[in-house]
Amino acid sequence: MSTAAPAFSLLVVDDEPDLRTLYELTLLREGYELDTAGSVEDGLARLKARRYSAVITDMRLPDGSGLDILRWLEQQGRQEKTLVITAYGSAENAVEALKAGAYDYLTKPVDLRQFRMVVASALGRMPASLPSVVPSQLPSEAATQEPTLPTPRAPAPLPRKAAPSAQALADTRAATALDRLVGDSLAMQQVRALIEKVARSMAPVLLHGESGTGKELVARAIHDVSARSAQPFIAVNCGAIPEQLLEAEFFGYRKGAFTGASEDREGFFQAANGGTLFLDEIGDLPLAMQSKLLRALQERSVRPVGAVVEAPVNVRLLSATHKDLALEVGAGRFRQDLYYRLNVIQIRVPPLRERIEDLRPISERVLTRIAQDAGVTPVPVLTAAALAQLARYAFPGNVRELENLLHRALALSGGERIDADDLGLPESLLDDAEFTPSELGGLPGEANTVVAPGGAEQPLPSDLAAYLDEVERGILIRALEQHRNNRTAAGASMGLSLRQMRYRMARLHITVGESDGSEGL
Ligand SMILES: Nc1ncnc2c1ncn2[C@@H]1O[C@H](COP(=O)(O)OP(=O)(O)OP(=O)(O)O)[C@@H](O)[C@H]1O
Repeated sequence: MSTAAPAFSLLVVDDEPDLRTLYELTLLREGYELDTAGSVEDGLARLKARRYSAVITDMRLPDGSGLDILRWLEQQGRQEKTLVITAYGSAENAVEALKAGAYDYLTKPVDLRQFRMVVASALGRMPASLPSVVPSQLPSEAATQEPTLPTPRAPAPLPRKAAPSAQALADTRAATALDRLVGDSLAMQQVRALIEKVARSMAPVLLHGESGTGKELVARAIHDVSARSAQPFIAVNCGAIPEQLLEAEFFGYRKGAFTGASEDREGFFQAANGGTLFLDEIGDLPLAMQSKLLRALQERSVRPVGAVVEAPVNVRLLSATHKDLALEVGAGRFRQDLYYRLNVIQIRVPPLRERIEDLRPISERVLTRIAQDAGVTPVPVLTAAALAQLARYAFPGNVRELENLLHRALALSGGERIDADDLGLPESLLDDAEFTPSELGGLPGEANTVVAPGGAEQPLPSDLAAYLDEVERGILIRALEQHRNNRTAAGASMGLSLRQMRYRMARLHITVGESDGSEGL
């Protein structure tokens, strides 16, 4: 049987010949095609001559740094995944490398088991699960072994067995994840761009934002866009787990480890192996657990409660908090070293009130979803007046609160449209600010339309006159609100005389409480 041609080509840059040989032997055995270089200059010359699947570079090189190679690749828009090897204990270097776009880093002395794992992971050929006990080989031992002729073999089977269809599936997942994140405000565009960027690496990401802004959705999008999308995404709310159970929940336990442990159980880390672990409300972790988490991240292995040996894990960590973690560090409630590790890249998910133009598209999407879930057809439309009222509310609970509010409004309205009254928002909670339809995510020229979930796909109105009346009613109410119920001023702002204004208000049964003093003119 012939050996499959190597599917992946690698460039290894290191100035120490012994280490180069060690990496070379290890990688050739995995079936990769390989080139080596001993300096930045040498490495760049090779990169200029051809493309590779991945580049593995030492951080410290005689004529510069591994970062020079990373930056060159970034400038050239090259697609090679990069792995950086840093000196032991130099967390700053590792963080710097991840920020510069490295996929992952390894610390010297390099553990060869971890080395193979990280390279495989960078190339998207992570095995679905890892053996729990892997014979470890120290670099020093291996380097002194008789160099035997490497026997190239085919790379381990890829997790995606039926390549085309699995790839198609991965593409669909990616589209779905980002698609669920509705909103085209500048802030959301930036969040989306960051998702695409960070999904390519293993860098830890800290999501920061108020409750209900969509941090978990962003985390899922990062996972779904990443090469790990076919592996598990495990979301954990750190604040919801009793302190005495944290260790067992995170790292698992062995049968008999404590009363009630009647069988072995996996923890979150093992469950997320090969995939992504999302730790929500990380700021709620007690200090003792923070230390254990830090150790697991540094060692890339975990020890279940009651177990003797540690088991390696390959997990991408994403975390989220609504707290100001820097302040928590200052107050001594959060470990600085852990904060430093988690916060390599920060994504701020802004509150809904700061991206008011997203209100309309998000409301449409949410309304469509909850109406479909409830079997309500057709999906009720949100009137312009209702949307204008939503825009005046601060939404302390953000998108989650909007969802709840629309749920309730859907139940209360019972009809084909949801109007301002159905929202149940008391005037005392509303802001004075007014927004134009385009500020609320409408297109210029849509000023007089009723906001309809589904946009252009919405069925035509069955009663055009009633539909247009509704539009007109919403506009007149808004104009009156803007001008403190002064009918003359409200009418004038839209090119209507007081007489025309009164006529329209009477026809549409709009009453306002105050006289503007110009009646009868
Ligand atoms: N941009 C968005 N488009 C559509 N739905 C969204 C958006 N952002 C959030 N949601 C929805 O709002 C709800 C709350 O989002 P999510 O749970 O991600 O928020 P969170 O910031 O993680 O909240 P918490 O901090 O309370 O855990 C979810 O149902 C989510 O699907």
